[in-house]
Amino acid sequence: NGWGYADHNGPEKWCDNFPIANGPRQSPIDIQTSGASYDESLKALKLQYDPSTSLDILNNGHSFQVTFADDDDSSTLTEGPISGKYRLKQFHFHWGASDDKGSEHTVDGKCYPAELHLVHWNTEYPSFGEAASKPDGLAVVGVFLEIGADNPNLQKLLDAMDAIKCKGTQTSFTNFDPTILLPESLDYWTYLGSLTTPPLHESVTWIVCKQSISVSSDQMKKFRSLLFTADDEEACCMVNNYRPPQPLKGRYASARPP
Ligand SMILES: NS(=O)(=O)c1ncc[nH]1
Ligand SMILES: [Zn+2]
Repeated sequence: NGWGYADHNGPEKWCDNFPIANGPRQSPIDIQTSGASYDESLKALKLQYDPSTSLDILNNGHSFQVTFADDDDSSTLTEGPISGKYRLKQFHFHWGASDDKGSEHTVDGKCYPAELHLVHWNTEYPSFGEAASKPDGLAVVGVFLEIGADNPNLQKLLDAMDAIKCKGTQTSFTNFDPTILLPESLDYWTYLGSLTTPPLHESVTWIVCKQSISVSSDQMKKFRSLLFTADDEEACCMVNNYRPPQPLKGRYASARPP
């Protein structure tokens, strides 16, 4: 059976089918702010998204994701720690069964209740699939969600969830601008890592925003109403769909000087 987040198929078992799980540049990591170094060569992030590229929202049995048309350079990530141009492919979230856990990256050991990932691929390569296995193939922007006031910018996503409760369901999700999900400051930490889900390719330049966005406890309950399971299976709530921090193996995050 496929990989998941349960005891029988979760992160501690992924190395059985994906030995790279014990590789030298696995993600996520605990970002140790004292160990982070300033890198003068780092530029400010440049995110240019066109809402007309958003296509649909789907429950893939691991998370829910909004997918984008990536057949031209309408929605791109440039500058920041990367060279060249990366196209937005999809964004998705990871979250916990309770507000005290759920993020993948941690900051000096602090977990957040959820983490947003905006996945981009290097246009140096012909497609996401080709790029996904190259060392400079992907760039993922991570944003922490912190419990606070209701976040109105999440509302469209929350309202769509009733239509994608079960694994394998999807619905149209057009004219959505992911920029509204970003924090006001795009200051970031960056390091070289991997996909945090199988196949765990070591192809990701991680760009983790220092500032979080808010989500209310009630809004988090809506995330937890999704199911890992299809409508013909015994229902299992989609919660704790996060991989814990992996060994640094000599890596450290870097940041733009203040
Ligand atoms: N969670 S992640 O952003 O590393 C990812 N994106 C696609 C597959 N896994
Ligand atoms: Zn992710």
